[in-house]
Amino acid sequence: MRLDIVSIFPDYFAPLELSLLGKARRAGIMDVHVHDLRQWTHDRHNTVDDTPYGGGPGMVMKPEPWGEALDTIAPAPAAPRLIVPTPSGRPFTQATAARLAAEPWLLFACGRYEGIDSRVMAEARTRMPVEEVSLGDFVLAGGEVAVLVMIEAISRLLPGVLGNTESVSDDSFAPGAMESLLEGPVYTKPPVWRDRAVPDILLSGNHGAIARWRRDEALRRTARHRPELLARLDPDALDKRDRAV
Ligand SMILES: CC(C)N1CCN(Cc2ccc(Cn3ccc4ccc(-c5n[nH]c(N)c5C#N)cc43)cc2)CC1
Repeated sequence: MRLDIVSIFPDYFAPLELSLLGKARRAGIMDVHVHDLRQWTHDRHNTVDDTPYGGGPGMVMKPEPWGEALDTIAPAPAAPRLIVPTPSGRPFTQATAARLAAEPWLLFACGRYEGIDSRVMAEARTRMPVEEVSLGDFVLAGGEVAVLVMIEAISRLLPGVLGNTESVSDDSFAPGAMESLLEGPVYTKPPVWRDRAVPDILLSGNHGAIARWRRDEALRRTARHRPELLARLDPDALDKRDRAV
């Protein structure tokens, strides 16, 4: 998978050299290119923003640098999928991550200020798929952190990125009958820590009972933290899961 990222703060993406993402890059699983938007400005101040038409607070990112950046990075007929984080975007979910993990080329546009002139996305749509996405109902100062989150959520789904000791199969929200349940509590050694023992069931070796206990704990946690997710559950799948263990 090729990833291109355009930002006025390219140093935000230094963390992509670390840990699993760094390994994925070195293994050739991901080919990541970070670009400074200001390289497509031509004035002495490298201006990327201006006042909003129609008035209002803040500044808006000018279209010209973005247009030149997209033309340089993805000259027609090349057509990456352009991903634009924005507070007004469609929700970015685990399903979004899974869908984007199947794409060969993603181009992330990191806005700042009050956002990018809307004509940039309109013009890009004439020659590539464009998705405006939001991480949630809170407000960031720009798109960089959102892109880091999205790249981590996407890349961990790529074959070879997660080590053998990690898996995506039991993720919350991963496709499957129990996809809407949150994970229950997890434990590791020691069996007793500060007088707190690991639940006996987990030490029993009874895999059927352990699976049922984990399902019940997941239901309990979901009911407590995200009750709205319980409405999505397929009651039959719950029963099937019971019968399967
Ligand atoms: C008209 C006028 C009164 N409005 C006033 C409030 N403005 C809302 C507004 C506020 C801040 C920003 C800062 N910003 C710039 C680029 C950018 C990308 C992503 C995000 C972002 N925030 N939260 C998420 N979940 C995001 C995602 N994904 C935020 C970004 C952008 C936009 C919109 C304009």
